[in-house]
Amino acid sequence: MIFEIDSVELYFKEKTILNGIYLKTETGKTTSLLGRNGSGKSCVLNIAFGTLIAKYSHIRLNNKPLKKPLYQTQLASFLPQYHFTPNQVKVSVLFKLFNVKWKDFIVEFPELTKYKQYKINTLSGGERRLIEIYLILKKNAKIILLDEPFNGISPLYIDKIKLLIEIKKKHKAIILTDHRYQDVIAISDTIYLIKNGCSKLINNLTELEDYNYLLQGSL
Ligand SMILES: Nc1ncnc2c1ncn2[C@@H]1O[C@H](COP(=O)(O)OP(=O)(O)OP(=O)(O)O)[C@@H](O)[C@H]1O
Repeated sequence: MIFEIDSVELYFKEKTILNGIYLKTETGKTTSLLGRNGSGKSCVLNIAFGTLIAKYSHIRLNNKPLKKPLYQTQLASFLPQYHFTPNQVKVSVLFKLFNVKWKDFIVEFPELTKYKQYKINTLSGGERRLIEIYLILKKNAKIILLDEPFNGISPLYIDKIKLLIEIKKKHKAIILTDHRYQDVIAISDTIYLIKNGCSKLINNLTELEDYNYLLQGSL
């Protein structure tokens, strides 16, 4: 599966947000989007998924134009920036809804065993986020979009999520964005930086400093 998004133009009222975005991912690859706060990363993911309509955007799957929103195809699953699980639903019910095995989860995260019958909104924000990321990564989807998967997650769990992404990408095409650039760099096959509404393919990591995304000497 090859996924491409191209020629994106997005405006909010008179303000230009995006005006030259291209990015590509494919099965076996993690493609990442970096950029400062407000540069438009979440907008790109939402446009890709079909939950935000841009003035222009072209999406291709396996080199063919996609004529309907990606979310209608059942091919993709999307971790939005904020909690997507309904407050009152029990953890066990969420696993059933996503057709994901609880027993596999507690092998990876035994500390969360006690939460099986809890309502999701009674967990801490990070624990809830961890379950949401796990469900999205384990869901039977060929394209995975992850908006800030590491946000609010403790270091040990971040390492486990990174490992899970590496395992899952063998059969999935992944696009992710996060501010933890070192973690992002560690698991990315391709990186784009969004700057001034345009995506720039990063061929050499020092370009992240040259484009003033990172301070000189950060790498
Ligand atoms: N519904 C909206 N109406 C007006 N402006 C919006 C709307 N959604 C996003 N924006 C603006 O679009 C720009 C890009 O927002 P976006 O959330 O995509 O940035 P981001 O790169 O994901 O930022 P962050 O890293 O802080 O999450 C911002 O300037 C934001 O204020």
